[in-house]
Amino acid sequence: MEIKRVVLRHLKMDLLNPFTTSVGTEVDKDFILVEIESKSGVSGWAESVASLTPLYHDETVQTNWHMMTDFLIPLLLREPIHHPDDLAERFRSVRGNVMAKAALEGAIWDLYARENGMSLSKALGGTKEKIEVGISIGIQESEKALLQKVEESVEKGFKRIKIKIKPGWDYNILRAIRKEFPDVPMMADANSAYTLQDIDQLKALDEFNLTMIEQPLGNDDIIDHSLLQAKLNTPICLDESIHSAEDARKAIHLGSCKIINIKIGRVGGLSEAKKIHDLCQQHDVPVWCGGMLEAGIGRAHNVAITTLPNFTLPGDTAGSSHYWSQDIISPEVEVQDGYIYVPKGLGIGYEPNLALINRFTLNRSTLE
Ligand SMILES: O=C(O)CCC(=O)c1ccccc1C(=O)O
Ligand SMILES: [Mg+2]
Repeated sequence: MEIKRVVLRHLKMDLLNPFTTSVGTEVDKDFILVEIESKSGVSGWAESVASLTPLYHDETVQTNWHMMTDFLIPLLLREPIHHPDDLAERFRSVRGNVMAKAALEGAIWDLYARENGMSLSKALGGTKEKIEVGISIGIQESEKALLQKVEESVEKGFKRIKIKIKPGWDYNILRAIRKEFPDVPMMADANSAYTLQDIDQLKALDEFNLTMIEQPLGNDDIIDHSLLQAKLNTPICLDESIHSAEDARKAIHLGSCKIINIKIGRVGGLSEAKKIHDLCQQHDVPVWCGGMLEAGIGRAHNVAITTLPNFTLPGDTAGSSHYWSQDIISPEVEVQDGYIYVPKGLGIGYEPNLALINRFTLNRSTLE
């Protein structure tokens, strides 16, 4: 692939509902949309999952814009690209900045699939025709409001519910949910809100038969998680701590988790996501696809990676209408009875809606 130009767009979209976790509340979403056009006139698309503030992860929209413009895009434009897997080597001189790298690499993957006449799922080696979908339910104003959300989610057919927790919004609310919904597959996500001092509170959650507890301890920790996992019956799933296949290898070796949440942006792209998937498969560690409140293009990438066979647990990949009044792709991502049917068209299989993209664009830059 010979790259003609890269277009960066900074978009802002209003979320239908505010989303609250142990680290803060989001009411809208700023993100960078990447379009990479080849000399043959085909465009590949991807979103960066870096947000305006470094609450979940240290990169932001502004740091991504800078790293892409000043370092990563010049490396992309330097010479033709044979395969998306080659980008890790191309970007090696830039440390970290996984979300910036993932967004560029994702657009190259979409372009690669389109130029080779196949879907992104197929290009990645995906095997599933439909994927199972769960829902992530943020911290609510009251237990009553939470139970209402859970009920709606169960009625809509989501394959599991994920409940955001933090100290003081944990045991009681999970107990209330279990009382009304004794059998619904349920997990909890703490976004690093606890420490090893809280071991008794975390151990108490074992009684709720959670499919997993996600990232209870430090956002960069794998040592304390291994100590905690030895004490809990509930499987630990790591999210924030895993940025690469090497991180996953070490976490599995230490027994820090029994499940891994793969987010394409957090691990530096689809090629690295595939590596983590393969490594986990060899070690009988199930994986699932996390979410970052993506708009349609990022969501389509999540759908594609989830078609790999070791994504055996439902992902945080609810449909477009759960987040947006109008999404930037057509058709929108739709969930039917807890499943998304994987599109068979070229690349991500959903077409970017340029009129809407333009409406949500605050700033735009073309590099060639
Ligand atoms: O996209 C979704 O619906 C999942 C939302 C979610 O849980 C989340 C959203 C933003 C940042 C971190 C997380 C997380 O998984 O921890
Ligand atoms: Mg998480």
